[in-house]
Amino acid sequence: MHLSLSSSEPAEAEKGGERTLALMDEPKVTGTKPRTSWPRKALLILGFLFALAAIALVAMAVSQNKPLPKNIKYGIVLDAGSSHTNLYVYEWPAEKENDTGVVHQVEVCKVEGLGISGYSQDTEKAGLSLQHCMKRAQEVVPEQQHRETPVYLGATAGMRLLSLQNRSMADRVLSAVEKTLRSSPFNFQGARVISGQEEGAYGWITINYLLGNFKQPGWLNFLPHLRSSRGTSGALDLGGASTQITFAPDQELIESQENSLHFRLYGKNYNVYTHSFLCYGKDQALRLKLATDLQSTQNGSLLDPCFHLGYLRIMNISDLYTNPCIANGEQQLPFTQLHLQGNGDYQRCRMTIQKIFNTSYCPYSSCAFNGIFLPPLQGEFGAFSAFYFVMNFLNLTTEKSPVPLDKATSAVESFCSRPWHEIGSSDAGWTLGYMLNLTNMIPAEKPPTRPLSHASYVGLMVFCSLVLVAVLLLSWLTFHKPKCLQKGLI
Ligand SMILES: Nc1ccn([C@@H]2O[C@H](COP(=O)(O)OP(=O)(O)OP(=O)(O)O)[C@@H](O)[C@H]2O)c(=O)n1
Ligand SMILES: [Ca+2]
Repeated sequence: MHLSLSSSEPAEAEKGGERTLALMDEPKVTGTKPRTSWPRKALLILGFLFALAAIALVAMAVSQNKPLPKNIKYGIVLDAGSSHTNLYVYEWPAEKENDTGVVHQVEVCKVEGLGISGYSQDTEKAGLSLQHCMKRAQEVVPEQQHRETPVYLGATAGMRLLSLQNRSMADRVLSAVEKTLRSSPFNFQGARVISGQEEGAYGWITINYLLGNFKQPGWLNFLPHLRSSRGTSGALDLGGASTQITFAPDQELIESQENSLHFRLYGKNYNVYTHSFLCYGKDQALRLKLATDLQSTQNGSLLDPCFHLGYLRIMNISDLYTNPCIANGEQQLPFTQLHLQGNGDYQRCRMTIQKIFNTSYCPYSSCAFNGIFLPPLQGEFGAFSAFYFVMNFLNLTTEKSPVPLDKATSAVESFCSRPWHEIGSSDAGWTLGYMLNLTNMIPAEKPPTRPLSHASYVGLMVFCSLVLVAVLLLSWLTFHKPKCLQKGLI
């Protein structure tokens, strides 16, 4: 059975699961198969295609924007300092290699034992000492990336001093560490003594990279003439055998060439002052002070305000005079041992320590000490290594804002006045900057950027396509009006 409907609306009837659809101007349709007029069919097909296109576009947009599996790269730097060696593993997303602020430290491994220069009498041990941390790096870096992961070793002031003292001994130490690094599955890129200038430069790059100071706000890309002058931070690194100061001074002219660095990073020029004071790291400066004080004792007994009350130590004079920081003088001493006794007095310690800084001459417009050029200080400084260890020890690193100098001074003062028996015994440094430089991850020019992110681009494409399809459909409906519409039937 079927029904014929004579209304202007499409007719629809159901009975016993059968379904009939008929239009007035069409021949009557009988049976179970629906029949539609041609323009209506065209409309349905168009609608179907339109929906299909929309679904395809949305699906494309969604799948395009699905986060890709992370393509991570790794780099390893060993910081062979005078007091100890640290191994750092860094990672960064491969596709953002030249962006700033994308490299993260994922592991630090402290090498047990001495700094490599301390193995000058038993050089094999210098290499062996690194094995444990190299194993650790193999666990951190996925195995399939071992071969492509670069590993660098940079030795600092301890090895600089050993090279000055005995070049071939220093070379033997370097060969020993090289042997260990070459035998690892990583891509060994070299073990060398870096200069004090490099150490200062890489420390400055690290600090400013971590602080995001090389980033320019995105909108400034469109206004290159406004791109500029966001400040940089200076870097202070108090090591065991040398200390570095690096900053961008106000004055253009850096009076001494050896203290002058020029960088072009992300499209901007930087004139930077740096100096590495060899022998003025925490350990060597103390030896220097003891050696200076010894000159004025008769029997090798020292009452030292820089050690806690109750501290006692006996050391061989020959151990004190073991490197070029404390040249000569040993021969003139009529005793072979130093008897050190602390009496914990901050103010007197300050006075005695001044003796190792010679400020009596300066061949430049201004100097630090020992006739070394130092322009007027400029801006804020990030201080790391022993500056950090000491502040951390005094619980002064937990506060958000910088600790005022007088508070730090009084914390040191009160600590120094404590008797010896009462006392129990993150990383910024030059290594990140070194790796950024050696892996060419800081380009001189800002990498070209696209005006839209990938997600915005796809979204915009989908939107424009939908608008285009809608316009086409409307035009088609307007200019090729289907018969049913012309007759006002639908
Ligand atoms: N957690 C730590 C690590 C180190 N130190 C001391 O801080 C000084 C500087 O340490 P570091 O910056 O590691 O010096 P090195 O890199 O070994 O020395 P350099 O850079 O001069 O080669 C050394 O006296 C070291 O004994 C410390 O007090 N606490
Ligand atoms: Ca160091």
